[in-house]
Amino acid sequence: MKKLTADVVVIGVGTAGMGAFRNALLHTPNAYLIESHVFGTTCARVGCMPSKLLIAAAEARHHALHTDPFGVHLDKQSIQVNGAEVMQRVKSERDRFVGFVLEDVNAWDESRRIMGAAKFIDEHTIQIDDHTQIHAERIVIATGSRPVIAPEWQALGDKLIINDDVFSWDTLPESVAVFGPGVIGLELGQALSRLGVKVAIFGRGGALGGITDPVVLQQAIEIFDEELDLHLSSQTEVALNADGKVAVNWSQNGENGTFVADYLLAAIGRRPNVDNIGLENINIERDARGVPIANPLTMQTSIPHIFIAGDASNQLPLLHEASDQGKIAGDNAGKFPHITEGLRRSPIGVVFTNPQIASIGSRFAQLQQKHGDDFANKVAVGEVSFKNQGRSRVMLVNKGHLRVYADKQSGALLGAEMVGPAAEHLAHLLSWAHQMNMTVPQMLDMPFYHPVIEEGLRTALRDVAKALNS
Ligand SMILES: Cc1cc2nc3c(=O)[nH]c(=O)nc-3n(C[C@H](O)[C@H](O)[C@H](O)COP(=O)(O)OP(=O)(O)OC[C@H]3O[C@@H](n4cnc5c(N)ncnc54)[C@H](O)[C@@H]3O)c2cc1C
Ligand SMILES: NC(=O)c1ccc[n+]([C@@H]2O[C@H](COP(=O)([O-])OP(=O)(O)OC[C@H]3O[C@@H](n4cnc5c(N)ncnc54)[C@H](O)[C@@H]3O)[C@@H](O)[C@H]2O)c1
Repeated sequence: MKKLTADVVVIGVGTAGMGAFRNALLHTPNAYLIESHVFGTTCARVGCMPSKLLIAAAEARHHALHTDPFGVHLDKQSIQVNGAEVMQRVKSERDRFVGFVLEDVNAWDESRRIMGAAKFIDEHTIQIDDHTQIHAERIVIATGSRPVIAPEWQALGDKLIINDDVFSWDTLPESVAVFGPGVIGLELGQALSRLGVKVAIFGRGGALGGITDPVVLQQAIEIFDEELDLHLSSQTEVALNADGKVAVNWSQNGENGTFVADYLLAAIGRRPNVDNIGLENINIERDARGVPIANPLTMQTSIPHIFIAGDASNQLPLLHEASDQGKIAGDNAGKFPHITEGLRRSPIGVVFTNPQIASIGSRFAQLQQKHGDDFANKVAVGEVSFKNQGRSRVMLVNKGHLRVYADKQSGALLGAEMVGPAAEHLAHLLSWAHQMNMTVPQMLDMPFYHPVIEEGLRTALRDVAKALNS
């Protein structure tokens, strides 16, 4: 067994781990990076980027099929999807993004990058497979997350797939049963459906796209139900047919049926990779899911020299959060025992469906939980439907609903949830205002051009301003 000593060891070379290593190096050259699988990051290889590439192809077909209302007529038969070409572009563009990540990784001294699965032996010792042990003064856990798999799906063998598998396809399949109408299931399910793949989406408890505001949720269900085969509160049984197809027997509200598909795509959530890194060997404080608890401003765990970042921390499993957390954790691990609080931004989340779903600041459910029966006295709610919003109608994207929450006493923007056109942009405007602690009257003093979708946001803000004055 090779034995090394280090000031800082970073476990996991994803976005968070790379940020942590980069920042630790600002304080000490004696740092190591450990990766058990491949370099390239989840985001670039099998996450954010390839999913957006697949969605872009789906949008191209969707637009081509929906030009008639503008008086522009295309021969629908001539609009063909070449699955092999779709996947070729997804993979080649994806590889380009991965290439940039690999350039960064390769710029680091090779002797500082160790391949293998890392495990805690004790609070200061990390073992990598059975070949290396490192005594580390400080450690950053940045091991990411993996999809949750229901035990009963194991019998499906290679017909059970996860997001990683989708982005290794050479062509598109005929049919996919998507389990989980959350962020991943809805993004990939809609994209595949718009590319002509037969898709059914199965969920639990009526949830959709992570929306917590009941009014926005109802609007979203109506919108997505128009084009997708949604079963949001279904009981399901899954079996592998003799012909190798997946059969999903479902029942919902007294109705039942069978959906037969080439694959079952598991998208029912992701779990942090902290169950297999030897945490049982160290006395670290963990939450109900077994994840080390960390201060979100310093990313320090209950063991002062151990930090955690990215999806592994289970705080906000999003790319920009992984990047910020990695920077904070690496900086603090590098300069420990002097640690400082890093920048945490206002929360923002975007689901890249069409229409998009987004939230900023506090979600409706969080405000409800905080205020309970006092919600109506504490929170003013304003809203807008995009059905008759001028610019949205012009462009025929007039579907959706936005709800804005403000503090009744101070008028400060608290949060928003929405489904609708340009939600990614509206969410950015709102989250910047939220981070600046702006009040609704201050936001209404900002410029709004004409005719733009942001005028819809102004309607919602005026609505909430009325509720503030009442
Ligand atoms: C399909 C999909 C689409 C997404 N789209 C978006 C999006 O549009 N926008 C957005 O903000 N977020 C998106 N996300 C989420 C985003 O990708 C993640 O939040 C982010 O990539 C997490 O980065 P990370 O560094 O924590 O983990 P990762 O990039 O997964 O890195 C963790 C690394 O740790 C390694 N590792 C694990 N265990 C060990 C061990 N014991 N020893 C050594 N190494 C180990 C892993 O192999 C991996 O390389 C998406 C995710 C998915 C799956
Ligand atoms: N655009 C983005 O920013 C983006 C895109 C993809 C992924 N992500 C990140 O990845 C994370 C994981 O995404 P995800 O979609 O896997 O999880 P999710 O938590 O967003 O959604 C999981 C869904 O599965 C449902 N579900 C749970 N158990 C089920 C079961 N047995 N059968 C059917 N449905 C079930 C849940 O009710 C929920 O609707 C997200 O929380 C997000 O942070 C972000």
